[in-house]
Amino acid sequence: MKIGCPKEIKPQEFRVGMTPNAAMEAVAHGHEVLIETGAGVGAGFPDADYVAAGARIIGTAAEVFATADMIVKVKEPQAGERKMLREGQLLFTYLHLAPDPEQTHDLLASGCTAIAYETVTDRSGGLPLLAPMSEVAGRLAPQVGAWTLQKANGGRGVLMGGVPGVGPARVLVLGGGVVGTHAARIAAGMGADVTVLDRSLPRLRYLDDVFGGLFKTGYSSAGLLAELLPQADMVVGAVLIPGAAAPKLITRKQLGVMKPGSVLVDVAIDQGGCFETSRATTHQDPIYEVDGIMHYCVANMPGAVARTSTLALGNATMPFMLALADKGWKRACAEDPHLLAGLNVHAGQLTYAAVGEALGIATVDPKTLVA
Ligand SMILES: NC(=O)C1=CN([C@@H]2O[C@H](COP(=O)(O)OP(=O)(O)OC[C@H]3O[C@@H](n4cnc5c(N)ncnc54)[C@H](O)[C@@H]3O)[C@@H](O)[C@H]2O)C=CC1
Ligand SMILES: CC(=O)C(=O)O
Ligand SMILES: [Mg+2]
Repeated sequence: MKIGCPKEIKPQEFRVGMTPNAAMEAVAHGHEVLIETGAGVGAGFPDADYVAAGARIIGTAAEVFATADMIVKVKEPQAGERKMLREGQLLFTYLHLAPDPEQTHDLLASGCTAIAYETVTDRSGGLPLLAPMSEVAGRLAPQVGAWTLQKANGGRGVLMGGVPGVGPARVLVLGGGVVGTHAARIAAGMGADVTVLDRSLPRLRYLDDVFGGLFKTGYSSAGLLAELLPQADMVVGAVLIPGAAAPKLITRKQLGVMKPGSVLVDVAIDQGGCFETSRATTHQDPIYEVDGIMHYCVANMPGAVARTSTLALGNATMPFMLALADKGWKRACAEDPHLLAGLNVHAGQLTYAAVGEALGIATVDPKTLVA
């Protein structure tokens, strides 16, 4: 198979879909790997590393899209990239379709087959291709939140760990999955007073068993949130209902009970965000203020630490990328229900129920496509 990896074009996105090691594995499996010139530079991988791995360097994204049977990326295809997708072509990347009707319609119109990293599952009910980036974004969230809390950036002027004689910042984490757990660990490590809310009791039990002394846990409800919100200096939005639009947990009206200069970090923004006042921002212009409350809503946070993120993502995607290349999407998905869970679009049909519900589009059961 011809596997193509274009350079990412989303603003300030420095990750790349294939590492030189991934390219080397694919070549060893008998595939041809086409990398757009400079695709890996932002993550510290010059073209020469890919050439040494046996890949071919291609001058433009247009040539990569025109030649490859499978496109491997990081971020959802941007409008110009979507125009280059074609019938029968396989796209393997993050998509986040539920909050993005335009992208969904373009993918359906292209006739391509699109497998979304964020909905591929594993045996334990986890999301193995989202997890590495959730680890990164979770660990970044207190770091960017702490920066936003600084007075010059619009924040309350509160130091995460406080100092002897002055108490620490209070951090509330909504959702105790991968993002939430990593955010809580780092915030607690910075010395903040941290509480994690989740709706899953097994998850809360796990967090209490493993991190009992480090942070507190609470069962997520509107009542408990209303109680904790006025005390919080920082709230991290880390909830997820896989594939679906994020539930709005904090309304604009509720900003009024928060302390002026408090910070909302909405990591769930890629699924539409879990605060009513969230709108996606970029690394170039990451924060804004609504009713005195600072918001950080960057939809591709891991791009800020492109090298760490590219390596972490590559570790997770490689076996799936190889299965797709070796077997073709149909057999690979027929043999692996977890990979089939990643199928969102095929030949003009939407195949992911939660996306269909969010966007009001009829879906087909992906199992019927591989039977
Ligand atoms: N902005 C960015 O750059 C990035 C964003 N993300 C996003 O972060 C979000 C979280 O991802 P993960 O932690 O990997 O998901 P996860 O599935 O590991 O965790 C989500 C948690 O939310 C909980 N939850 C669901 N509804 C809730 C509610 N109403 N109240 C409290 N908890 C609730 C679930 O029980 C689960 O424990 C996703 O939308 C993901 O796409 C992930 C990586 C990068
Ligand atoms: C998960 C995601 O959207 C990202 O890493 O950018
Ligand atoms: Mg996105």
